[in-house]
Amino acid sequence: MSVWILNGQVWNGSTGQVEEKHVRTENGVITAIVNAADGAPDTAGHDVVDAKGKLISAGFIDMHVHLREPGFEYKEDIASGTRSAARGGFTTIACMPNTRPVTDTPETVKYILDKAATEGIVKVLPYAAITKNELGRELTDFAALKEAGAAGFTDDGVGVQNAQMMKNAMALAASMGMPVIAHCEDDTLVEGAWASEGNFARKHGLKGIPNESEAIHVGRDVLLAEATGVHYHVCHVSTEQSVRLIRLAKQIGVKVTAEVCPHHLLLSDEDIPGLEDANWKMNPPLRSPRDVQAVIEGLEDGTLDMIVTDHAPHSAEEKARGVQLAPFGIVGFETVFPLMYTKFVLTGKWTLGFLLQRMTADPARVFGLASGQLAVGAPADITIVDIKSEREVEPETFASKGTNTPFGGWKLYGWPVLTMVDGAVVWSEL
Ligand SMILES: NC(=O)N[C@@H](CC(=O)O)C(=O)O
Ligand SMILES: [Zn+2]
Ligand SMILES: [Zn+2]
Repeated sequence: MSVWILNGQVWNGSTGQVEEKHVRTENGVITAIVNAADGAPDTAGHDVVDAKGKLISAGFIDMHVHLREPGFEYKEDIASGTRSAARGGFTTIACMPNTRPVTDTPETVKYILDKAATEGIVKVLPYAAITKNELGRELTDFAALKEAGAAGFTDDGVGVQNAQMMKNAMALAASMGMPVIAHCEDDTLVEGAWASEGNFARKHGLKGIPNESEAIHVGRDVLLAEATGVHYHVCHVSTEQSVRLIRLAKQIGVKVTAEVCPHHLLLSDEDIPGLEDANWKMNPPLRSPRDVQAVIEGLEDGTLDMIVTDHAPHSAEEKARGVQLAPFGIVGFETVFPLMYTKFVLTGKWTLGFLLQRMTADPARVFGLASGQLAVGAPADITIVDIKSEREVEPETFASKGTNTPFGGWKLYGWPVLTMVDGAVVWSEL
């Protein structure tokens, strides 16, 4: 199959401008990118997509998502989750192992890969657990999990509490060239709290989650990463202290990389409207305005390598249990690009190229993926985005089973309208 995408806006890193171009894909590969100014190409025998006035980008990559299958299909499954991803412009996603059963055996990794191949519409990279059942007591069989196709090891959802366990995991992962991806949270500093230790918690008389609960693990783990030589990747960085530690670790050559979520870039605890709506409850929690500033600066200076959604769907019934009892997490696929584009690019804080890089080339570089480039010879994983029209976030229209977002009603620009994976259009609104 071959496709000409005509007259789209393509970011040119060397000029720092968008330029009008035509992009051709053949047999799943990008085979031409030509200037529209040089005239219309011969499209005979090709499908044609008219991208006039729209942005053409490499497909977005999200290295931290929850697809909930197996076990929690009432929250999301691989079919609905990958559809939601495609609507958000994602062509590759890496899913977390806090499923039921936990993704801690080769069979479960294979189950996810098989389901993704038959029912999924974007590329799915499954992570496997570091410890059996994510209980922190016993390492999983790393060699067998790697062999089955695991993309890395993580106990996301919980922190690995035991330092020796984490060190053993890192040494083993390093010996097989695999990354360790860490949810950083010291349980002894959290105990039952859900909001960060800040103005919101103070105002409502709540026990708060201190920043150190995250940063203590980051500090411990960069030392262990230095000692073991592993590629250590920090999940959903949310505090000033973690940013500082990662920056220092990078300066001394520790192989550490990190990610940040849209909500931690855009919202602080002071934005939480009250105790009614559990769509403001996620882990890590929304931190102080000062932390928001620090993670923005961390992303800008490269301390934080990429933007991820931590797409974490839960059912409406679960989220209606009240803030104390509702599970942590919010969905993210279908709002992240419009949020970042509207709040950081249209406001002049970032170039479009910077945003695209943090959602495509950077995650690809960090995790060694072939995609992430809009370039001749690269896989034809492509996203087309309507950057001109304003639309309101309407959670009830999401392809995800989850509608748990604090961004409902926000008016945004930058809506993905077509997603192509290996040259095949998997979703289109064009
Ligand atoms: N981020 C969240 O608030 N929740 C995630 C777990 C996690 O990413 O730690 C989930 O699985 O629901
Ligand atoms: Zn986590
Ligand atoms: Zn997560």
